[in-house]
Amino acid sequence: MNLLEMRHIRKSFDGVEVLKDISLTVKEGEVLGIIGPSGSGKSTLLRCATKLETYDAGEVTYGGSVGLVFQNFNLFPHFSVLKNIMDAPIRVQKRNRAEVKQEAEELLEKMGLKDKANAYPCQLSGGQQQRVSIARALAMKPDILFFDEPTSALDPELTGEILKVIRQLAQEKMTMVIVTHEMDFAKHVSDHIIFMEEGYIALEGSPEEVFESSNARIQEFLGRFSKNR
Ligand SMILES: Nc1ncnc2c1ncn2[C@@H]1O[C@H](COP(=O)(O)OP(=O)(O)OP(=O)(O)O)[C@@H](O)[C@H]1O
Repeated sequence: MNLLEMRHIRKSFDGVEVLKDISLTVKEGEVLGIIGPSGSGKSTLLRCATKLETYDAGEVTYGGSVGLVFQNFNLFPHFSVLKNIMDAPIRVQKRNRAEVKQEAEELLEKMGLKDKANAYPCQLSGGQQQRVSIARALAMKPDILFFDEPTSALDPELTGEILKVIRQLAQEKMTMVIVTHEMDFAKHVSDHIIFMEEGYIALEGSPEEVFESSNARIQEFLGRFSKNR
């Protein structure tokens, strides 16, 4: 079953087309990795896919409910960790408080944050905050989870803990779409990779097909990438 379908999506900002006829599908249980140079349209693609951004043409359809994890965590600063996780399932989904609390505690345990339930976001490291925001997204029981550069606001030593959590979700067959600059991670976690360039899908396929492609543009990108690290 397709959980996401984008058909012929176009998006311009101030007359400049940054998404040029993008079509893709994500099947249940699949992880789609989106890579490409800065400014190629990856975040805009994700924002259109999640309808945070309007698009000028085309169609986006879902086969289920959608969850989001942002670059900058976006936690409520005045809510405890537990309340951050419980708020939407109770207020938006109108679910039973005791049941939601139990699930939130289980999610915190899974994220290695059991002892942080009553802490406030400002008392946590960036990596811990990002794990809370993943728990918060999962508490809504999404069918598909979108990540927009989930580690790019983190110090390198905190990146690994987030990538590990996402890898675990992939093993559990969570359907995910991940925009990332972490090439090794993209290669290992994704079932399918899209390489974006100037608003186009320049190349797509399995991780092997994309990373080992003789396509000069992807090799130039990957080479530039490893030099910058
Ligand atoms: N709200 C906006 N208003 C005007 N231009 C925008 C807006 N959002 C994005 N753009 C432009 O659209 C293009 C694609 O941006 P986008 O953020 O999608 O790229 P990206 O591939 O995610 O880049 P990065 O890897 O640096 O995050 C860029 O030229 C950017 O300047």
